[in-house]
Amino acid sequence: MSSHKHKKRSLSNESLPSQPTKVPRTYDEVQVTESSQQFIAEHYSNRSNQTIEEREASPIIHLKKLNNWIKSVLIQSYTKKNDSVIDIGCGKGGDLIKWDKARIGYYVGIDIAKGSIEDARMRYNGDASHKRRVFSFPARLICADCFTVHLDEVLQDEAPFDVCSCQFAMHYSWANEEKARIALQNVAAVLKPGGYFIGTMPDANVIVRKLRETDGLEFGNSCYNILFDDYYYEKKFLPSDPFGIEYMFHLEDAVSCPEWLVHFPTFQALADEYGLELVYKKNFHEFVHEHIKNPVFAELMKVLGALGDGMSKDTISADEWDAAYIYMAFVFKKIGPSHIRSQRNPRRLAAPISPEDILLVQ
Ligand SMILES: C[S@@+](CC[C@H](N)C(=O)[O-])C[C@H]1O[C@@H](n2cnc3c(N)ncnc32)[C@H](O)[C@@H]1O
Repeated sequence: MSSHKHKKRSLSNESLPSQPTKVPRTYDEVQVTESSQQFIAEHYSNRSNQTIEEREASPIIHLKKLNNWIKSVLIQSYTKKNDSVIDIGCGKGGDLIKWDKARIGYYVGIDIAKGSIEDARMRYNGDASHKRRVFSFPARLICADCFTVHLDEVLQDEAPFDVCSCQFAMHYSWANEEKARIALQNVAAVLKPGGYFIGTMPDANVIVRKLRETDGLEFGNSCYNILFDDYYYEKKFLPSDPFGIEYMFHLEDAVSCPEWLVHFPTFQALADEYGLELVYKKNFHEFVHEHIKNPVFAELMKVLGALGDGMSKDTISADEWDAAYIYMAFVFKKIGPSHIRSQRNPRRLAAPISPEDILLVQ
């Protein structure tokens, strides 16, 4: 067993792999600095776009399709026609088509990674690498750290929104209490009363359970790998100290960067403080079992092909399904008088976004 370190440690941006390669074997192989957040921004910014052929050849293609199905189900379940939507940690705009199918009225996408925001801009406008699609809703893109900047000040002309979505990104705010608070305060501040906050993130319960089942501080399979620092050699996590619990996460062909455990009871308690009431929370496995019973979502699953088309053997692998188990979906509702209406942005028309239209908040 490794020696006990006395301080929680944070990973460096220098010695971490810039491409999704194998995670360092031990924490001693990475230098300790406070720049994890910057590393995350650069990591996502530098991720290149895949061609359709490359995407289909991905070892986690069915997991990606399953994730898309889960996000689609959440979006379709909690969005109404003409809703205005804010997408926190929107990445490359991978959910734009899902929002279009939900026939939303307005979209604001925000991400810390400049490169991803530029990709989202191109995807919205339609370019050679993305099939030309004319989105029916007007959109705005912003490059900002959503866990440091107060978004209600940036979005005075657009808030409140009907729906706030944060897909696979909220856990990056759990690096410390201040960021976690700003993240949830932001969500509450930009949502109208009655509006929904929908999201997906790693399921800390499952991760801790798997850590305790393993001999060392590292576990995973052919799709993913999780590595905790020696500091956690006792595998004890105190609810009284729920922030900054960092681990290295590697998802084959997708991500290799530090992440933080989100202690859900604390997440719920903080959300509650900011007027966000828990509506729903489920691990991805349960989510699939529950929603696949709905014929509309079952049909969508067939179309997306995450579990195959029912005819061929082309289906999710055991390792991909096990990787899905480390995630969860959640829904909160903003409480308060529901007569406050979201802005409909009546003067805005769907139009291409130019590089100058992107707001850079520093
Ligand atoms: C796993 S990706 C998910 C992207 C997209 N939501 C999706 O579902 O495909 C996580 C995203 O969170 C973004 N992110 C991380 N920290 C952030 C922060 N402080 N502010 C805004 N975005 C952040 C990353 O740049 C990245 O695009």
